[in-house]
Amino acid sequence: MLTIGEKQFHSRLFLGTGKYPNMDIQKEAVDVSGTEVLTFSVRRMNVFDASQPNFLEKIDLNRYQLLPNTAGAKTAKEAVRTARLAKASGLCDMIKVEVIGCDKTLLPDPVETLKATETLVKEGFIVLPYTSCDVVLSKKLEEIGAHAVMPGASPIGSGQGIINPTNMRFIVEQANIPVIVDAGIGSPADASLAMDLGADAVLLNTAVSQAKDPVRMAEAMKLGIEAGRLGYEAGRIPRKRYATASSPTEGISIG
Ligand SMILES: CC(=O)[C@@H](O)[C@H](O)COP(=O)(O)O
Repeated sequence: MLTIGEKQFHSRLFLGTGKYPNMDIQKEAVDVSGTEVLTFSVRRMNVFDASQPNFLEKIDLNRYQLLPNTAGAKTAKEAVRTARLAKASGLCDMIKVEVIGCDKTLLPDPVETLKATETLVKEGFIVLPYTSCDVVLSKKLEEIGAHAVMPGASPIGSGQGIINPTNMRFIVEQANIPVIVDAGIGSPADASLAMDLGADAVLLNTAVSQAKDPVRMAEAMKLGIEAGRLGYEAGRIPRKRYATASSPTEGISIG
């Protein structure tokens, strides 16, 4: 069971809702994924005007924990304003802080992410910041009260998988709050590796929504995450420099 703040989840897959070929495929992929947490950009929701198009209209939002994100924010001030808007419109009390510091790489701005997280924690939000894959930054976010950290595997939408597994492992080893690997996951194997490294969950979007068959990929991601978690809990064998025979020969009399 995954616990974030006072909320508990069975599924360790957090799913993004953008870039699906159409809303029917989006709904089916969400269903099949088994996710309990959906993220979406607050800026893409017409939060105060029900007559406007709603890109989540096929999904029964009451069935999910909503995790609006502050995508589009480039400063702490903008992220805080977006989070307050989400809360005021009744979307939720949980927020994914996303403050982009570089237009080309879409990597997060660590200073502004820290500032936004600090403010929103003080205002009573459950705050999940998207961060670079950096152990010191993750610890600082934890110290100021973040409820989970979301280090990026690689740039958003790149599908490169975890480009720095060593740093990711350091973050996991030192965290006392959940670590949710976010962004850049390309395949079920990448998601499985995240869990194998000890992550508590994975947030992904593009790998499913842009797959040739998003619905089957949603299922594959679910299974990859479950397998990775099961393997992590089962305890992998240590890596050894040399071979050890799978059929030991000691005590066997046949020459
Ligand atoms: C939807 C969302 O929150 C993205 O910003 C997130 O970082 C996912 O990234 P991928 O699309 O690379 O999975």
